[in-house]
Amino acid sequence: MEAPPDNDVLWARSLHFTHPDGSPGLGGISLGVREGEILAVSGPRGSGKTTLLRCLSGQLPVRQGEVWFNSAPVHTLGPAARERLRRDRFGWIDPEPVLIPELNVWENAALPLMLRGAGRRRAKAAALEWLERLDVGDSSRRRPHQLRHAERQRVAIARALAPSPTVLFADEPTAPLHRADRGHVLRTLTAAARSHGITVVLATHDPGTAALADRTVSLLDGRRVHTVHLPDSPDSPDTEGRAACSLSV
Ligand SMILES: Nc1ncnc2c1ncn2[C@@H]1O[C@H](COP(=O)(O)OP(=O)(O)OP(=O)(O)O)[C@@H](O)[C@H]1O
Repeated sequence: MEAPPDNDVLWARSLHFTHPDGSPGLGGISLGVREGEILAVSGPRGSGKTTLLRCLSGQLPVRQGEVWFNSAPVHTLGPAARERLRRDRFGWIDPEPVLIPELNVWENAALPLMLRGAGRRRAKAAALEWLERLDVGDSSRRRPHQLRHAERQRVAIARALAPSPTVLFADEPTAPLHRADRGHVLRTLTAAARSHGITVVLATHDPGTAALADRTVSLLDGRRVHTVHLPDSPDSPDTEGRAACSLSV
């Protein structure tokens, strides 16, 4: 077993995944994510973006291939160790806001920090800071059902950022937001990641969202797709359709 390159915080090799019902998920993906990098994972619906993020973050057990987080082989860890890794080092944003209805907004946003052992006062201060940045600070004492859907997603994003995770996995994080809101929330998220050195793996099928990333890897049918730009041929002036083609490898 060969450890990943030093400057990759996350690294996968020949990652295959089949869903329990036999549906194909990933067909042999290798990639590295550098420390502090914002990496977009793009591709059409059903191309495997969510499955890849779940395998990289230890939510799904990897049975074929390798996933490394720094020098930790995630693919060999048991459920309890993967759970600890997720709690202590990773953040996660779902496409839909999943908040605890019995807790108010700041308690929801502070929860991951408290689960990591932070005191209530410090966790509350961090949560309130992020809720303010995401323009939902005024709602900190409300319950989730009193907020609009888009506001709940902002709370979920604040909750993911408050503990400053080493790696933040964001699965279509702005899907529930109105188009006008998306730019602001995405810029807040990416600026926060850059200023706190948080590595981000961002699944999206929106080219505008991917454009905010440092780099994009594209998926199709559970495999990486590489776009190859072919040079124009001087012998063939009709180059229509030759400018770029995609290879699935
Ligand atoms: N829990 C599951 N059980 C069975 N098959 C699944 C499950 N989750 C996803 N799949 C299948 O795995 C493939 C990849 O799905 P995945 O959700 O990872 O793609 P995606 O690119 O994230 O799509 P979307 O943009 O719609 O979220 C699809 O064929 C999908 O139907």
